[in-house]
Amino acid sequence: MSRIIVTASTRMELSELLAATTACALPGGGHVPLHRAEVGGFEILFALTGIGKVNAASATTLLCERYAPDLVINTGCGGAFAGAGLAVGDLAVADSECLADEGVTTPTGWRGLDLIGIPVYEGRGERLFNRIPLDQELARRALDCATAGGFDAVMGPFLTVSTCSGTTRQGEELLRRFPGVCENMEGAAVAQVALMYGVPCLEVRGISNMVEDRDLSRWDLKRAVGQVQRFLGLYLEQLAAGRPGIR
Ligand SMILES: O=C(O)c1cccc(C(=O)CC[C@H]2O[C@@H](n3cnc4c(=O)[nH]cnc43)[C@H](O)[C@@H]2O)c1
Repeated sequence: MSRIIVTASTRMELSELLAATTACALPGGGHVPLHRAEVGGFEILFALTGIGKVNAASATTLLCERYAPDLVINTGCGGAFAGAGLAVGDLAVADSECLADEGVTTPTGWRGLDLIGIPVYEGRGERLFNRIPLDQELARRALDCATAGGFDAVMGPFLTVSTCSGTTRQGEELLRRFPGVCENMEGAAVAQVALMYGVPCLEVRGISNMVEDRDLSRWDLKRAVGQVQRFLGLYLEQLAAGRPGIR
């Protein structure tokens, strides 16, 4: 049976999926709370990682070591950059991830890890500094599934940060460093660990807010996590049904 691991940082980002798949708590995940469900011929493990890159990397490592997944899906909410064509409640599909604040501050501005010259990953003929590649075909098919399912969705590069950008100016600064459609706090860590273990990785997030001057009255976390979980429910069903175009 193929095994898929779905990771999210908070409980509300998984709760609808747990209910929809009648998932049961699974012991054995150590510090990572786990639930297990079967959808068609797939075993789905839902993992609550906690917020940020350290929690995400540690959970993904534990999961890859103990459960040898065939696919890792990272989900949750995220902020959309201006000009990405995204609004609150839309879906964003990552075509790459990026460690967007790991680098060097210099007198002439911020520079990435390539300035230091030490890659975060070296293997399979690649030396990666900030940008972490993702499975393009998986991303494209997820986007097609979302569009066909009536979701407003955009595919593009995601930026992972340690500090949530709470100003328009910080959003602009990040876009000067790297192209991006969606900001989050875990994606690059999950993608990097999945790459280390040779496991394909897909990241889909619901947009909870724009990257702008912080105004929580303009955020809609509930709508974002609802939309992305409804999408993933559809995606997993179609995957299990072996619909052409998914995998
Ligand atoms: O600023 C606040 O008071 C605040 C209140 C509730 C939630 C937050 C978050 O930053 C959530 C972080 C969580 O969600 C992802 N996320 C959502 N939007 C963003 C964003 O614009 N930039 C970075 N991360 C975001 C993130 O992956 C975390 O898991 C703040």
